[in-house]
Amino acid sequence: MPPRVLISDSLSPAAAQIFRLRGIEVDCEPTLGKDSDKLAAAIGDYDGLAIRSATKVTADLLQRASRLKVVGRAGVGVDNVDVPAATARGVIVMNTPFGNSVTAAEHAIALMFALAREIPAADASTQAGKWEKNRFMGVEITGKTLGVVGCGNIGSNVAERGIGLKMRVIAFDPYLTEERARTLGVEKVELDDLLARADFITLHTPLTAHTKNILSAENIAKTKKGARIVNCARGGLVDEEALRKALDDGHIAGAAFDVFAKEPATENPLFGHPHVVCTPHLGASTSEAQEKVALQIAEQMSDYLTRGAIANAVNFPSITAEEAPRLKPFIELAEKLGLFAGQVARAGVEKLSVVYEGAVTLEKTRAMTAAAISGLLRPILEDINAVAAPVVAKERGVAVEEITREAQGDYESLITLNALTAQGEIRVSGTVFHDGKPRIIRIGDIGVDAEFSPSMIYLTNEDRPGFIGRFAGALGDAEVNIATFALGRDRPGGQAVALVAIDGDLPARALSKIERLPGVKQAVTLKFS
Ligand SMILES: NC(=O)C1=CN([C@@H]2O[C@H](COP(=O)(O)OP(=O)(O)OC[C@H]3O[C@@H](n4cnc5c(N)ncnc54)[C@H](O)[C@@H]3O)[C@@H](O)[C@H]2O)C=CC1
Ligand SMILES: O=C(O)C(=O)COP(=O)(O)O
Repeated sequence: MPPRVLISDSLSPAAAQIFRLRGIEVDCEPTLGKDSDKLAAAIGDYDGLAIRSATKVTADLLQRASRLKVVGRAGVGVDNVDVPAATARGVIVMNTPFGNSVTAAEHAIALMFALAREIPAADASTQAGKWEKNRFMGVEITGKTLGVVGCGNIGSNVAERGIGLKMRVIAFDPYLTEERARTLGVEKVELDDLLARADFITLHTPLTAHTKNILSAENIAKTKKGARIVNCARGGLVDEEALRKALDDGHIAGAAFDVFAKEPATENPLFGHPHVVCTPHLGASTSEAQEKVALQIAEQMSDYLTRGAIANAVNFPSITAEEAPRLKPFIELAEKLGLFAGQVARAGVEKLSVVYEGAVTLEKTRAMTAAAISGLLRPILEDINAVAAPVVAKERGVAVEEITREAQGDYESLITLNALTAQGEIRVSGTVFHDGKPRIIRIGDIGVDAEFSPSMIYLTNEDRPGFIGRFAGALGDAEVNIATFALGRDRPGGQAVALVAIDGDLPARALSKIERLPGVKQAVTLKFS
């Protein structure tokens, strides 16, 4: 069955075209995102959901999304998506971080000019037939100080344009390096300095716990008298009530807002002030940007749904389409080693170390570790996948460490899992041969060589003559056919292990018979499907 994607916001038709070209079924319901009940009723049929800012992807919606694998945001901000809830359900959340940066920056500049020359009010007055030439007295932008709060993709585009307009640009962004600031030609400053010096303040940070109300009443009070504020980033960055007060007092000369604490904004404390300019979240609304973000998100979602490639995910490391086929057998290996450890463990795993040796260290080890954790937890949490696994492990108190080192043995690449439980340690190593098939090559200190089969028996026993005959006899009595048999031991007459692939399931009574065979220490049935 081909994957199915729902587009629940108004995206360029380019997105649906790409999905269809890539063999994905797509339904376009551009207004569905605004109706949470209808969306919840429909979401269960889809593997992918493509959205903009109108669709709210809540924990409740995700609970109804039994097939959902990916949410694709055609744009930047994912604050309308409950990312932790998506992660916990194993759903990838991806965005298009650059597609609308220039367009959003141009809107910020447009709003700055609209404020400086009161263009919206002058337009309304002129078209009302008033010709109020003496009412409108603007300010020049040239030579003024532009304070950019958040100098990322959009902020730096705004900074470059500000410099082009012959403004002095200062920026507050704790993550902006001095070198990047120099390259951009901006002066990196602290927030208080920016507030005190800027004639125009423009906000370009995401909305986070740190940036919420970054322009609080207290910080608005620190601004230079007569400053003008542009918010084209996110509502919630500014205390709107406090700003209204500062506008009413005349301390702030003007404010231009594209985004609001509550959207759609049909009412807002800023509305109605003569020096306020508002647009309805139009920052990304140009045909160029919409075409770009729609194409990008459809490509990214298709790559994930059809090839397992991950780009621009906010909750998983990226895996390029070129890396995906190379990584796939190692992800499978890591997951199966995890499944082995999870099924053999007789008590909860407290700590998991994943050791990578050799060529595999050059690949995305975080993705493989996530797969190993999902395998480890699958015997107790059936639905888990690699996206959710690291968070779930953390919640369950399983400490995870990742170690990479040079190849130390005969294998070009080796992955070893050490799972520590109250009952001892399970150590298992595996590799992928040139046939692309993952296999187990060591359990504890004992070498074996076994491919993974859907149904297996793992035995540890004393290495004694006649044991294998008795074991095979027990399987024969239960009419269980042996497909492959891999043996290993530490020394003659010492400890032995066997990994036996069987056709079908081992009946419980046959397992208990095997457990009672002389010399058997542990017998476990394993599933690797
Ligand atoms: N109005 C609209 O339609 C649009 C709005 N946006 C919004 O614009 C904002 C910026 O987007 P991008 O530039 O693409 O994001 P970005 O991630 O490239 O840049 C954000 C910058 O904010 C900085 N930052 C983070 N925490 C900070 C803090 N506490 N103080 C100061 N700086 C901080 C980061 O270091 C980063 O440089 C986002 O909120 C995004 O959702 C984006 C596109 C269109
Ligand atoms: O990309 C963003 O962060 C935006 O805010 C754009 O929002 P929109 O896609 O126009 O609803």
